[in-house]
Amino acid sequence: MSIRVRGPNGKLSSLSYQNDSLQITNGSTTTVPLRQVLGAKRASRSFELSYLRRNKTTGLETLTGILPDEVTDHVADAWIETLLHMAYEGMGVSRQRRLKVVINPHGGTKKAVGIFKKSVEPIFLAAECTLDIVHTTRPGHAYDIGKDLSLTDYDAIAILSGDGLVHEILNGLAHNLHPIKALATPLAPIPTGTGNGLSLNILGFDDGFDVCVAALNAVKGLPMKVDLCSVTQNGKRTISFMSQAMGLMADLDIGTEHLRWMGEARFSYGFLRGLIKMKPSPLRILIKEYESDKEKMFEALQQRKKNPPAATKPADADLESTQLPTLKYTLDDEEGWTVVQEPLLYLFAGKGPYVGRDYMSFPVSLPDDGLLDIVLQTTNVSRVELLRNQSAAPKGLVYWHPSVRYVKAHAYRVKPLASKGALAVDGEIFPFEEFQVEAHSKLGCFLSPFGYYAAPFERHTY
Ligand SMILES: Nc1ncnc2c1ncn2[C@@H]1O[C@H](COP(=O)(O)OP(=O)(O)OP(=O)(O)O)[C@@H](O)[C@H]1O
Repeated sequence: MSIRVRGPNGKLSSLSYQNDSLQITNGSTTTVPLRQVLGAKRASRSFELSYLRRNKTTGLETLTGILPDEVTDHVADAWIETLLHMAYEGMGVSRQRRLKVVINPHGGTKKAVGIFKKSVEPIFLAAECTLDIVHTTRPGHAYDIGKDLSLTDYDAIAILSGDGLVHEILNGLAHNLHPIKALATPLAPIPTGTGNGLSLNILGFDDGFDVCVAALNAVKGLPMKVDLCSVTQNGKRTISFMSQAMGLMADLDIGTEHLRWMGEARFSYGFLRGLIKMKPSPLRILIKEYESDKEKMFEALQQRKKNPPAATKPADADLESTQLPTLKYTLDDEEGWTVVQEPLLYLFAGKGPYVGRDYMSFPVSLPDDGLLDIVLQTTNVSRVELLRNQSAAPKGLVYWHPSVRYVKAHAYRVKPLASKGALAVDGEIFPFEEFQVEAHSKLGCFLSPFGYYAAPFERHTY
């Protein structure tokens, strides 16, 4: 079905929808996937359509005009309603999401406030979202926002920051009165930090740093249940959504804080600097292993991409619980755990393929297999090989290198055997002391355009 609209220049545009796209014809034809349609409305004889433009640049596009006499109010309203139904409910998304918007003015290059005003807010408003906007004023503010969040008031939380603020909000939600229900609130990262690994995992390499695509995901993404991990150390429990690093990998984050101005390059610099030392990390590591066959893990990834499961809701009883899931493993439990014997350059564990654009660390990570992925870089590798592997790191191909042991695990435990060293959890500094990590199946939720992590990964032979 089509309608016509007379633009401000007097020219008529014809608008029609077919299957999963909208066609706009005025001389040439523009095809807009329905997923990119944000809103359409009529006020008296004025008409307005808004959608996300995705050609050379990405951004909000608005088409305004007057309805010609042949298009009655009734016809226009019916056309608009069908279009919006196809562009929202037809895609499993409800209209006018109620978004809690958390902006870190201090993250990355400190441009989040301007980016929100210029690029993100107009997209939210075009989609008629209800916005509750908070600017974080101090470290820990986002934790408090998560802790005190009223769970019935929002459909999702849009986070303009880097991974650090996501970590804070998740830990706040974990201390909400109803933690399981709170952590089931879908999060939508909008990348304005230095480390934006989560955004890359959700939107993919090409779109991972595009704030407009991220804003569209906040409006149109579908809830994707994800596993979260508990890191326990000295009786304190922290939620980790992305990574735990020790050895050379921890030096990347921790030793380079003063180099924030370098942006993502700071991590490559940290890697090279660590490489010069190339010292094994003195660690005792125990793993509650599930799988370590690289071929099998690769195959499981292919299967999962073919069949993304529908999002499930936690059981009602869990939603009302005032506790996080009980930890399954205690520190003295050693039965069925594998002890890592080889000396290691680093241990890197977590969820989600990318930690940054330069490094797809966990290429076979699945959002919801209830397992965390562990990379153990053995010392059975030369500096030259490690450097060469760096160039394969953005595509995750290091996975296939024989010096890399890769394990999927329910849990793992690390005891440092030296007093000096570094531990980073989701990029934040932690004490270099014994800790244990276990994965909790589907405890968290991110909005996603795909229903799986957007990270293409292939076989490779070394
Ligand atoms: N107003 C503020 N002033 C100072 N720090 C803040 C403010 N708001 C939030 N923070 C802190 O900024 C830290 C970094 O946040 P974020 O992840 O957004 O940025 P980032 O540049 O990617 O940092 P990182 O690389 O450490 O992840 C968070 O740990 C948070 O506690």
